[in-house]
Amino acid sequence: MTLLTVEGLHVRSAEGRDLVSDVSFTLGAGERLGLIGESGSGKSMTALAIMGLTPPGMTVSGSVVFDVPGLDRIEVVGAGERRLTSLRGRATSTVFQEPLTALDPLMRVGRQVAEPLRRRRGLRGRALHAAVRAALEEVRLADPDRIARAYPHEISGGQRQRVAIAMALACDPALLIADEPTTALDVTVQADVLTLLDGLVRERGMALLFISHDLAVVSRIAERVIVLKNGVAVESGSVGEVVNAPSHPYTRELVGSARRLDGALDSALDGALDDAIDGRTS
Ligand SMILES: Nc1ncnc2c1ncn2[C@@H]1O[C@H](COP(=O)(O)OP(=O)(O)OP(=O)(O)O)[C@@H](O)[C@H]1O
Repeated sequence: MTLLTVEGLHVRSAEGRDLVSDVSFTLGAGERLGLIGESGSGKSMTALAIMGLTPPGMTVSGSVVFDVPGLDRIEVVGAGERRLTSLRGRATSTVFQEPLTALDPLMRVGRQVAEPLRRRRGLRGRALHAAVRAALEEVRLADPDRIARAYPHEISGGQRQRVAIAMALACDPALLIADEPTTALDVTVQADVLTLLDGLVRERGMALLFISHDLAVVSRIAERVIVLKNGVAVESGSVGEVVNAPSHPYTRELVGSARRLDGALDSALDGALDDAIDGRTS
């Protein structure tokens, strides 16, 4: 069943520059798609357009349709803010590169995790308290009570990203968009957070749109990839196909640099590219 259909998506800046050109793909329930490309290739802009969050002044055309069971079908392009608000949280939610952007520095972590649970699930009192604890436990945070009482600056970067993931999952989204969720973390923490995300997406049967400049990371978590260059999808296919037989010179470059980088990655990530090459990553 198709959850998201993106057709001929185009994003143009206020100055008339094409930032995303004619990008099309579909994402089914439980599918994991990677969007890969170098900095400035249009990955984040594609994700923002899918959520109806492109900066003011930009022109978006084409079609982005969410068809989530239990929710009204919604065309994001041209939709009003009220329709878009109903989309966010339940149909889709996002984890960004820098968890501090999702967290209020002046509010204790527990209250922040409680907010979407209160708003969307209507939980109060003890039920809300238990749900916050369960949400923090689900992202494998040891000592959830201490984390709940802490302010964001009192916990580590990896813990903050786990909290941001807990908040993104609070409304049980059908599609999780993860925009470079591990890039700001050091390598061992990166591997842990990636393993966590991978597990949660599988357990919940969520679809995942995973954005990264790093092919080794994408091949660990995604089944299919789209390669973006200057806002254009230059290649797409299964991870195995794209890594084994890249047809576009730009993809060949990405594969080459991923191989070089692979040696520098933590051992937990080391095998990812090899797995993809061997076809072990479906
Ligand atoms: N607010 C904005 N106004 C005008 N142009 C923008 C704006 N934000 C981003 N851009 C431009 O849009 C293009 C695509 O940017 P985007 O952030 O989607 O790239 P990206 O692939 O996600 O890169 P990164 O990995 O660095 O985030 C870039 O050329 C960028 O300069």
